[in-house]
Amino acid sequence: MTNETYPPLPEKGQALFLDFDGTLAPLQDDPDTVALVDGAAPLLARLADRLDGALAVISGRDIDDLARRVPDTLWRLGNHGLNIMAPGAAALTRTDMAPAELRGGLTGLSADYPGTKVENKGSVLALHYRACPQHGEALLAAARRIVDAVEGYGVQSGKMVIEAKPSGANKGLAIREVMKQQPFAGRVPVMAGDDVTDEDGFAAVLDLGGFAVKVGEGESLAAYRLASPQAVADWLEKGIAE
Ligand SMILES: O=P(O)(O)OC[C@H]1O[C@H](O[C@H]2O[C@H](CO)[C@@H](O)[C@H](O)[C@H]2O)[C@H](O)[C@@H](O)[C@@H]1O
Repeated sequence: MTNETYPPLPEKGQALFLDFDGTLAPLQDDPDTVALVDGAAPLLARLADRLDGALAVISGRDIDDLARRVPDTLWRLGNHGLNIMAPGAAALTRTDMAPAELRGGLTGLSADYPGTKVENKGSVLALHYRACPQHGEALLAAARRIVDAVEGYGVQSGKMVIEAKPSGANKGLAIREVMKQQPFAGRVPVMAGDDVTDEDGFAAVLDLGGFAVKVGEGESLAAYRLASPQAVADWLEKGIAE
């Protein structure tokens, strides 16, 4: 990693959008065991204070799942931005469900490929294949056939995961939405993320005059890079120290 790609430090006047898995928390084989890097919870809370509250964790995770893993003093945007939880808000009573044909189709597909697992996030479904990466291509092709037959749904590829999500579940749309409200409005948006779903968010922050930080390897719209969740935490810490 060269110095040229090290991002400018977070500072007052910005609005920070931070992805969770792979950005604030190291990836794990089991999504249930994932946690913020050590020390990140108080760090995020202090940084949010410094930004007058304009800090959101934005994730593909179910909103209640995300809310269990990050401080409740932060904005939390779950299900790829479909659900928005303001600071202090408690768990949602959610009744949303993906269409039955989608649930049945992906559950059936998972049964054909031992090692895969369907994560049910209400309207969004994730088919995990971290335990059998050799089947990724076949699973993607089969999942596309199932998802493309359901109106209003599309496939979102990610790290060892294939998700079926409604068209409104898009990190870019969510960022545009919250940037219209306080405490975000009028600030320079900055986003850090590691996966394909974050590219929608990157496109939005760039369009709104901000900048994006890609975590790890891979093609990206982002002009800046950090190597790992620990490097992200160090960058945020430096921003507070400034
Ligand atoms: O937007 P994110 O916060 O990055 O969430 C994206 C997905 O993260 C989770 O899956 C990913 O992380 C798991 C835990 O490290 C890993 O096992 C899996 O292979 C990754 O795809 C989460 O389970 C999904 O619901 C999120 O959409």
